[in-house]
Amino acid sequence: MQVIKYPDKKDWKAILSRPLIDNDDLEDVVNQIFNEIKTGGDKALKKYTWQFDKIKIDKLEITQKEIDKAEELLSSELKDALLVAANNIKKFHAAQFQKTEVIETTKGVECWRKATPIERVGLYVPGGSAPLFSTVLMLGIPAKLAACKEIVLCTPPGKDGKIDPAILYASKLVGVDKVFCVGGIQAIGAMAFGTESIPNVYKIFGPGNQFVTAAKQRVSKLGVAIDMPAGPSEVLVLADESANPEFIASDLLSQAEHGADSQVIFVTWEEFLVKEVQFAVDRQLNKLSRKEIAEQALQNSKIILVSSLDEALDLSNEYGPEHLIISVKDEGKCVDNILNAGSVFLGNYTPESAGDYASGTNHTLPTNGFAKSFSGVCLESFMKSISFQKISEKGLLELGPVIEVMAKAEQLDAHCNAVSVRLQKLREEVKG
Ligand SMILES: NC(=O)c1ccc[n+]([C@@H]2O[C@H](COP(=O)([O-])OP(=O)(O)OC[C@H]3O[C@@H](n4cnc5c(N)ncnc54)[C@H](O)[C@@H]3O)[C@@H](O)[C@H]2O)c1
Ligand SMILES: N[C@H](CO)Cc1c[nH]c[nH+]1
Ligand SMILES: [Zn+2]
Repeated sequence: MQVIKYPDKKDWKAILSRPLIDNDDLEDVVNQIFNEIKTGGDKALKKYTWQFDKIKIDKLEITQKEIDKAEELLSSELKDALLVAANNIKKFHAAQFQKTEVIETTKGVECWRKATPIERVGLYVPGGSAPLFSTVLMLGIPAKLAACKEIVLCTPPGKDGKIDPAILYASKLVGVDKVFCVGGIQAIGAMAFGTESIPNVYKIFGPGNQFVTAAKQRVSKLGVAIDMPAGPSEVLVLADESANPEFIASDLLSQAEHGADSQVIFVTWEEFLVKEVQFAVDRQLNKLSRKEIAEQALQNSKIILVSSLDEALDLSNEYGPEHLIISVKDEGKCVDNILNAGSVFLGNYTPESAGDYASGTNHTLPTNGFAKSFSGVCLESFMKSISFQKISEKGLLELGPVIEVMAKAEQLDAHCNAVSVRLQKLREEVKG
């Protein structure tokens, strides 16, 4: 990890840049694959699965029998763990339901909002370098709680050409309707445009690598909604002398092992911690089975020494990390001053992995600085709100003149008239 000491504020942007591949080229690739899917449907999906995953796919949809069989292939220890995690995720997301409240804005003018589920949703579950079955829980549980009518799921084949049984078991557990074996750009295109096998959906959810994220960003410009850009994982750890260097290193490596394009950042104002964390990272790195991937991610990563907690917080807000770990004495000050972060982990005993799997919060989070403008996935992501209003006769007598003035000023006579004809009738009735 590159060490940067006391950087000038004007250099922060460059220091904090993400490791992105050439986006112009990627957009061309995405467009080409989408065009082929629109004309070739399933055939194009199979072609690209061969090209990118090196797997020949006969049929895209997984049968109920295959899904049922997956349960037998899992240990009871893993199934029990999934149940505990699912229960916590359900508890946290179920508490996010908002009550419909009628607001009387002017006497006789009542307004309210009603949340309704998005009818057809598509879930993307990453499977390129590791089958992230935990993502099935993170997306499927809120989709089901929101009462989405049709939930489809796409995930790429593993090296053996099959979907990992834990993904299939988790899909059944949460109540996914259809599972398809296809990943990457082609999976996003399939859910956006529909093919012979895969139905098109109104909104696509889920994390993925740079290819998946670029494809999601493209469909969002073509009329299909997305949750957010949730690309390569990242974490920023902010720590002082109260932190444990071994813990800091373990959290940095937990996100570095996701992919070569992950980025991890350690920020402190305690000079002695820099060396201690460096040593701990090197020591722990050697024990990882995904050492090479983590090593590559560490090339994109930084240790930044700043002059104070205030400066550390400013820098973190400028970066807008997907995950922010706070291990400092003055935790309260940090909580009050965090402006941009996907999910925050407080204290020495809150590893980031807890949010990845089982604390109950959602692990599908904005990356690449999008935490400045997007929230992570939550119950509301699977719903939209319709606003209602009901105005009584008295209410229109009260508010009507205001509307008339505004409509006239915008030179929209018909708007004004829609109020005036009613007011005229009401006034005649009052007179008569
Ligand atoms: N932000 C979040 O909330 C979050 C959560 C979990 C995981 N993640 C990230 O998700 C990612 C998962 O990545 P992954 O690769 O393991 O799985 P993935 O399922 O996202 O991507 C695999 C697919 O990428 C496609 N692909 C691979 N190389 C390609 C190429 N050269 N051109 C076009 N397409 C290509 C293939 O079709 C393959 O099936 C990681 O970067 C991880 O950090 C993010
Ligand atoms: N850390 C990932 C989000 O960036 C989520 C995840 C799933 N499994 C393990 N981790
Ligand atoms: Zn993770």
